Amino acid sequence: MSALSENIVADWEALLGAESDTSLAELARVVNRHSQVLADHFYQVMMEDESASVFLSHDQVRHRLHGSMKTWLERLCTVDEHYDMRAVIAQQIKVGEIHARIDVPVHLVLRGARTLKDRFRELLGQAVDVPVEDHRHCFGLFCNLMDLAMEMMSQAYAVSHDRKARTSEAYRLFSISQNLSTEREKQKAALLDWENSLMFDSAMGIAAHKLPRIEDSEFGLWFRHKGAHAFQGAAETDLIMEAMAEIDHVLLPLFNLDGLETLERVEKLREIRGQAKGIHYHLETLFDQSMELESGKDVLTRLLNRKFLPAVLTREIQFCRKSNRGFAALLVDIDHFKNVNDRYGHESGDLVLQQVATHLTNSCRSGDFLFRMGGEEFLIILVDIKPDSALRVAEQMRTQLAADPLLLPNNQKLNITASMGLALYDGHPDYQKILRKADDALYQAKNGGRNQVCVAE
Ligand SMILES: Nc1nc2c(ncn2[C@@H]2O[C@H](COP(=O)(O)OP(=O)(O)OP(=O)(O)O)[C@@H](O)[C@H]2O)c(=O)[nH]1
Repeated sequence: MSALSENIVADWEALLGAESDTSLAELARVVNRHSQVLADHFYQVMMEDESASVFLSHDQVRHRLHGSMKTWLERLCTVDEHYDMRAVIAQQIKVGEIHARIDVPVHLVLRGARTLKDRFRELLGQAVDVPVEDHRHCFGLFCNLMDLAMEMMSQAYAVSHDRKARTSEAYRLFSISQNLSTEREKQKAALLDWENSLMFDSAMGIAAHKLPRIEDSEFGLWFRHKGAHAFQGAAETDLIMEAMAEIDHVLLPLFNLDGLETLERVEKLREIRGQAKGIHYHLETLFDQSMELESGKDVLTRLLNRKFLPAVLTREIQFCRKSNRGFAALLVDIDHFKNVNDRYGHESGDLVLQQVATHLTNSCRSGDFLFRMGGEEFLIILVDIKPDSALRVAEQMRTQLAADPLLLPNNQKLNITASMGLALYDGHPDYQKILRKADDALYQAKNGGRNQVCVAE
């Protein structure tokens, strides 16, 4: 838990610690008696708000929200001997993360909380089993607990949202930098250019303050404004930033010193060269890593890896909301793949994975998305597709895969089959939902004897 969360935990503890058993029991009594009424009221008010109803109108959300809102309130406000504060806090974090995932705006959540507080006050006014002189205190306690829960949710929301935004941003950078290897060569050349200019200017006896700064060079500008962002989080990024700062702010100013002997000058240049070498090295590592991982491509099959799955699914869901069309998630898992490795070796296993990837790619339209989820499992997002077509496509893929032999080294041929789980987008705003459904369907297909497509209910 972060430092901020720990602060909230301390506040939470302090708040509850200062309350008498009587006050806590009064609050629990009123909330538990009216939890259904409160949940109904919340739902009714929110459905009247057009911006909120988008997130709530799906049948499953509607169905579950009633129940979960009721238990959420009861759990938050029933502080008795079974009360587990850390579990309650963990629940608020989870809710915040879900809100971030489905893009519920924070103001809607706060509006919901206000709605609940208003209704609670009315209900408390009618409670005959809470003395009138305790009403004010009881309402204050309810509000404080709600506020703490909101604070926790907002914090989790912010962290998650930020992470999601960074991934989307990385995706954007990925899509605009068409060719990472061109960028790599360009930046290596730019770095070399700066180094050459520095050596030349220094040899010409140019004044120190006119020597080219690496941070202002073509490379420095690129790295500070784009590279550092694209390679965010990697240790090498910080090392490059530090090395550039060392060159510009520590080493280059030394050339200003009067009476710097030629030998000392050469020594300083050598140090700069050492730092530049380090930058070259770290840059290569960053590009190496990013060409495989950060680019979102799986090393072996060249399909997308999981990295951009949230970005792709969120966009597809938004797209469907606007266009009223559907998409489908098809999970494909090669049957008994372990046997291939065991019988023909890992290299042959790799070849099989590559050929299956090609097979699947050839069976898709260019608008579809293909991911390798790990191991021998693939995910295909069939965009803009109707349910019967999705099933037909899946069946075609399955039969084709089973019919076409794959090539192993030494011209050996191998027939494989795959099990598939198909889930159709049902309007649920959380992308995890469709993935879980596809996963359940795949499980059914495996259990049903493999080499078959199962459609999620
Ligand atoms: N060659 C190769 N094998 C891999 C790779 N990734 C995962 N595997 C292997 O894939 C196998 C997956 O085995 P299981 O999960 O038991 O599944 P399975 O044998 O396909 O059986 P079912 O899915 O139940 O039909 C394991 O033996 C992994 O070692 C890879 O990149 N290359």
